[in-house]
Amino acid sequence: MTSRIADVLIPLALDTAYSYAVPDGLAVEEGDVVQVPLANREVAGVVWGMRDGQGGNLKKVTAVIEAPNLSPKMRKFLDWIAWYTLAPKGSALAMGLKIPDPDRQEVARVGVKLAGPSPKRMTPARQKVMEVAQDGTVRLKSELAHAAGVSAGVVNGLIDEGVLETVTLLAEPVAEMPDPAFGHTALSDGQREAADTLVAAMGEEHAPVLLLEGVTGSGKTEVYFEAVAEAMQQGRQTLILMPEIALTAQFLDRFAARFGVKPATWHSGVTGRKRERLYTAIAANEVKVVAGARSALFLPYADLGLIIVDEEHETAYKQDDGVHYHARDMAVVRGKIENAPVVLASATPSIESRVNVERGRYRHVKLPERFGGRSMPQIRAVDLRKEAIPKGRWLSPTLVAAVEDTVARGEQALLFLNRRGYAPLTLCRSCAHRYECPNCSSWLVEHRFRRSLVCHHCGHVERTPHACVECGSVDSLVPCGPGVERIAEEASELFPDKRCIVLSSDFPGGTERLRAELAAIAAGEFDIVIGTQLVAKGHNFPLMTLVGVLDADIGLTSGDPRAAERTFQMLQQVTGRAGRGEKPGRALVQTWQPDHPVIAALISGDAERFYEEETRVREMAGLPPFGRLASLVVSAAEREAAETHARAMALVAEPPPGVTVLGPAEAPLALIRGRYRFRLLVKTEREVDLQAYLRSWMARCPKIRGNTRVSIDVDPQSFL
Ligand SMILES: Nc1ncnc2c1ncn2[C@@H]1O[C@H](COP(=O)(O)OP(=O)(O)OP(=O)(O)O)[C@@H](O)[C@H]1O
Ligand SMILES: [Zn+2]
Repeated sequence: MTSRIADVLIPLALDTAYSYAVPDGLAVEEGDVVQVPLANREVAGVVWGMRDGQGGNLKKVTAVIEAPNLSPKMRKFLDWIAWYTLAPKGSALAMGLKIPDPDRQEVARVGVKLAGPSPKRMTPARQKVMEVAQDGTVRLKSELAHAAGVSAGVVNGLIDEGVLETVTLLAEPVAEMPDPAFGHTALSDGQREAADTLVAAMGEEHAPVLLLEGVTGSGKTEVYFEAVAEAMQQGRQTLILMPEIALTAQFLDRFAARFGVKPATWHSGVTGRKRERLYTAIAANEVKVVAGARSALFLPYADLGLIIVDEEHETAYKQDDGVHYHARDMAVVRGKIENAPVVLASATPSIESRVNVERGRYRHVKLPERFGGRSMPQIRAVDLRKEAIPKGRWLSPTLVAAVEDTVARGEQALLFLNRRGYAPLTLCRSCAHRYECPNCSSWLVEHRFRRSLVCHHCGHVERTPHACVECGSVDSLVPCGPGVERIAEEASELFPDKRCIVLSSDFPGGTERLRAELAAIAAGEFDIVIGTQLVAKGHNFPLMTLVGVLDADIGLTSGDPRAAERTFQMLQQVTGRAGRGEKPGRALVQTWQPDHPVIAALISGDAERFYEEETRVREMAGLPPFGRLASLVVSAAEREAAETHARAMALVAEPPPGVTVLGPAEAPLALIRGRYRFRLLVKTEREVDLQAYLRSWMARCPKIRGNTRVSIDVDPQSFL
């Protein structure tokens, strides 16, 4: 007898859907979330396909779970990601599925209002509550107490007496409806033209990808807001991807100024019931705009009409564990599947996106000038070969003089060094012992505020010892090299009466405080800001007129094929923080190699020249986007196991023409979290079906044993 069969994909690291019979009378459709037996438990999964067949021996679907159905487009997207990244399909699904927790109770919000009778006994505190409550409105208990300036106990007493009555309030809306006509920004001519191009693209039959390239401070946000307004008018949803959504308070305020309310935000800090409700509301098309981190790409939008990828060049878009995907590239895929235009915005686009423009795949929209006629900062190199810096100091006399000048005028200076902590290496003056992480092949970084030595790879922390752990000498430890904390120390010695702040991602107090401090900087509450890349991008500090880059050469020597591009982008972004307000800005870049192409291009302000040269270098070397790369990391708790397996894999690599397999070689970070690592790198010509090759190779590889792991990374961004 034939019956209905559901092929159910389970959000675990499984590559195939499992078949279950559908009991008579149970209505099941493709995309439904269902409960099914798996081994000895019940799990949730998604119906990936329905068919008729012999279901006699199959286990049965237990129930349909009340959760948003995953649309065919969404399922296609997840299939595509699994195919492209070689991740198990179930792992891709796990990124796109939230199953409501039936045990989670909606926390009822209780409001209070005046019930009628006056209190039997009047006190000054009660008097204040009565005065506020007099207007008859319903307020949260806490709001009423706060407004009256009394404790919650006073309000409770009045409720007990029947003077106030309680009212159960509806749950807070997940997100309020933005209004496309709320506020109007008068755009400059250049902005208007760019905005019109974006808006026009929204009506096309085949939604295009557009690269919105505008110099720092050109007002890209205001431009793409016009496309967002158009999507709203069409009743369709917009996704705005941002690299550091938790820190974008300024962005949310600008959105609110334009559309009346803040957009819904989605990131790891949105948790629990709120996360579930948002997920459901997005599936029901009740939320029109989501601003989110890369995970927001996997939400079940009912009608996605536009995707913006802000700061599209950012490395934060690459996820480097679990499913290795690049959110910018996957956004383009999702846009194609949904037929939604994708806008990639950046002052310093990736070479990949620029080449896609050259190949005619993406459209180019440019904003060559800063908004409001403001000029780009003047950038000058400080040649460290010629200018001596006193021992134990890191600021050149030129930079010190410039800071002095700037702060004397009441303007702000930013000192940029992309290194957290106090010193990247600590050694013992007596025995030369270097403090290294016990779990990783890396030095421990001294964090002086925390009085600790910290591993930046695994998070290992130990207290900075008083006596050397190796030889026992007391007070013999020497910090080598600077981190931002050390620069802050120098700045406060040089400018004792100026207000300094040091900011990095490990700032004590977490995101909330960091946000508050960024706002304080924008409001001019500090004179000198010392920071890592965290302060380098996206922010608008109107009073900042000087940016000092302490060590421009830092990233240039890594073995990463994108080292030059990354450094150029970073330096453009950070120097772009200067002069965004009324007053013009300048930047001083300390370097040992002022003639290096990256530094020279930065100083000359000729970004085009840099892009041309770097693109040519990539093309000659057959590197992305002119060739394709995949990296494989074999790791194990024993070094030998990792190496043996990596070698065995290389033996059966059998690369066809157009494919080269390099390695295995010990990874630059040979040990992370107690696991030894070996790397293989696959390099192919652009036309090669990289995924097909990788799959056939994996099928030939020996079975993985013990705790050995192989992790595949298509389009790797990290080579450590
Ligand atoms: N049409 C406009 N009217 C008023 N102010 C504007 C307008 N366009 C941009 N601005 C202001 O100009 C500043 C720079 O804009 P914005 O932050 O969008 O630049 P950006 O292109 O994103 O720069 P970056 O890439 O450096 O982050 C902001 O303070 C913004 O509010
Ligand atoms: Zn470590």
